[in-house]
Order: sequence, then C-alpha cells, then structure tokens
Amino acid sequence: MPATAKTSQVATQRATWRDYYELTKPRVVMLLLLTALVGMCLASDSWIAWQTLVAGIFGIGALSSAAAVVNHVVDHRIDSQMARTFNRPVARGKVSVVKALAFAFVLTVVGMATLLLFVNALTAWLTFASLLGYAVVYTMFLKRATPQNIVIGGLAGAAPPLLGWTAVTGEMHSHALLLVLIIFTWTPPHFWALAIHREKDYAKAEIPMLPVTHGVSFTKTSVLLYTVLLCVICLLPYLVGMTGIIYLVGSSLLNAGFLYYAWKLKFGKDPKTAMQTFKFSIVHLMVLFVVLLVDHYVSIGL
Ligand code: HEM
Ligand SMILES: CC(C)=CCC/C(C)=C/CC/C(C)=C/COP(=O)(O)OP(=O)(O)O
Repeated sequence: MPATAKTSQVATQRATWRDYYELTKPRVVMLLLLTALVGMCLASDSWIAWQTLVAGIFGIGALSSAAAVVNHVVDHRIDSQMARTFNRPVARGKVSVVKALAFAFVLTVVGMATLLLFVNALTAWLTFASLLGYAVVYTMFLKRATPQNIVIGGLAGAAPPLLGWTAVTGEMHSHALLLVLIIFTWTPPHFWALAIHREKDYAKAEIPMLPVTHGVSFTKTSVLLYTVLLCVICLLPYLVGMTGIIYLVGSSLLNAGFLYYAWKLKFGKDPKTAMQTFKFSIVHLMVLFVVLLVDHYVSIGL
C-alpha cells in the first residue's frame, strides 16, 4: 500500500480535539445552557454575580457534556447501525471507549469540583443526578426498554433551568419547576418528530421508539396532543404572575407556530414536515427562553 494511502488511513483513525468536541453534543449543550442561564436570571431581581454565572454555567456545561460523552459510549453499537449516527467518533472507532470514558470522567470531576467550590452543593448534586438520569437511566435502560423512554428521560434534559435557579438562590422554587415542566412537555414533540423521520433507522437498531412500537400515525397524534399540552403549560408562567405581557405574546406566537407544524405533520402529506417540525422545535425553545429573559429584565426595569 503506497505511503500516502497508509498515512491517510492512520490519519483518519487518530482522533482530534474536534472528535472529542463532537462527543459533547455541543449544540444540544449550548441550548441546555441557555435554559440554565435563564433559570439563573429569573431567580433574581438584580444582575447575577459573575462568579456564580461563570462557575455555574461551566459546571453545568461540563456535566452535561460528560453525560453526552457517556451516551456516545453506551450507544456506540446502535449508533453504528443508524444512518444518522454511524459516523460518530466512538461508533466508527476514531475515539476509543476507554479514552471517551476518561474524557467523561475528567469533565465530571472538574464540573463537580467547580460547582461544589464556587456555587453550592445543592446545584452540584442536582446536576450530577441529571447526568445520571440521562447517561444511565435514559441511555442504558429506558431507551432500550419502552416507547415512553424519552418522556421519562426528558426530565434530565429539562433540569437546567432548575440548576440555574439553585445556583443563584441555593434553594428550589415552584417557578423554576414551571420552567422544567415547559421543557419536559416540549421534549416529546421535539424528539418524536425526528423519530418519525428516522423510524426505519430505529427499527433496524431495534430501539423501541414510539413510531416503531405504535406506528407513525399514532406518533403524529401524540406529537399534536403534546403540543396542545405545551400551549397550555406555557400559559402558566403568565397566569401565576411569574412573567408579563411580553412573554404571553411571544410564547403564544411560538406555540401557534408549533401547533401549525404539529397539525401539518398529522394531517398533511408532505414527508418533509417531520424534520421541519423537529427543526422548528429547537428554534421554539431557544426563542421562548430568550423571550422569558427579555420579559424578566423589562418587567424589573434593568
Ligand atoms: C430525552 C430528551 C431528548 C431526546 C431523546 C432528544 C433527541 C434528540 C435527537 C435524537 C437529536 C438529533 C441529534 C443528532 O442527530 O445529532 C436531537 C437534537 C437536538 N436536541 Fe434534542 N432531545 C432531547 C432533549 C433535548 C433538550 C432538553 C434540548 C435542549 C434544551 C435539546 C436540544 C437539541 C438540539 C439543540 C438539537 C440539535 C443538535 C444538532 O443539530 O447537533 N434536546 N435531540
Ligand atoms: C447534566 C444534564 C443537564 C444532563 C443532560 C444532558 C444532555 C446531553 C441531554 C440531551 C438530551 C438528548 C439530546 C438526548 C438524545 O439522546 P439520544 O441517545 O436519544 O440521541 P442520539 O441518538 O442522537 O444519541
């Protein structure tokens, strides 16, 4: 074999920092951290101390990333069987299981130390519990056991606003739990839209996602019903006096958009609607939490 081919073959196998970065599911973690930041800001009527902000976001980000890395390791065999995930660093052997687990361990230790030393113990242990909820409860058990996997497992991914809140106040609050409930209700339509598009992938990997176990039509109905539920849940922050008119208008417009896609997914014929709904769900959550932030600072006059 010519040297260049051999070199290029070795080069493709040697992992780079980009591979480790990909293991952290960076775009997912960025949105998780936006929701944590909003939880921090809504917990106080004044600006957040920069130490709490930096240490809290860093610690929650490190543990979220560690959870994502463990997910890549646990799922590397099924990832290699699916078109969407076969090219992932651990699935294709570019990063070894041992090195990935070592990376996750370092992220966890550094993240926990940061939260324990510079934030508070409640936030550290709640964040660690969320890591276990995703990396162990969801990834190792629920994902392979029940079509309700993402509903139950969604609690881990919904935790960041509560983690941000406790980072600032050192205690839990019903308003923070409302923000968790919004993401918890948002997760099923977010994921099931993608699962409809990838139904054959999950069937091939024998993962009991809802479209595989109950069919695409049932899943489309579930997406629509959860989106209706999300519209109701999103009214609660306004009804309990946690937010003002900016949030009411913004969330109502966003939820009208989500309902449009969920309705089109259920009753329309365009196969592209599933991924359009999935992509819109991400924009929906991102803009919803920005609207929460704007509403908060306008209402306290900062
Ligand atoms: C158990 C709960 C969840 C499940 C099962 C789930 C599932 C997924 C899946 C399968 C993807 C596609 C990933 C890929 O193809 O690389 C994805 C993408 C994404 N998810 Fe979720 N998700 C969940 C919760 C969340 C939460 C709580 C957030 C943020 C608050 C979130 C934000 C995102 C973002 C931003 C993307 C796009 C990532 C990219 O483009 O690389 N997800 N989700
Ligand atoms: C500390 C803390 C807040 C932890 C939560 C961290 C976290 C990364 C949540 C992500 C939710 C998510 C994208 C799940 C998809 O997993 P999947 O295995 O169904 O997706 P895949 O098939 O794309 O790997």
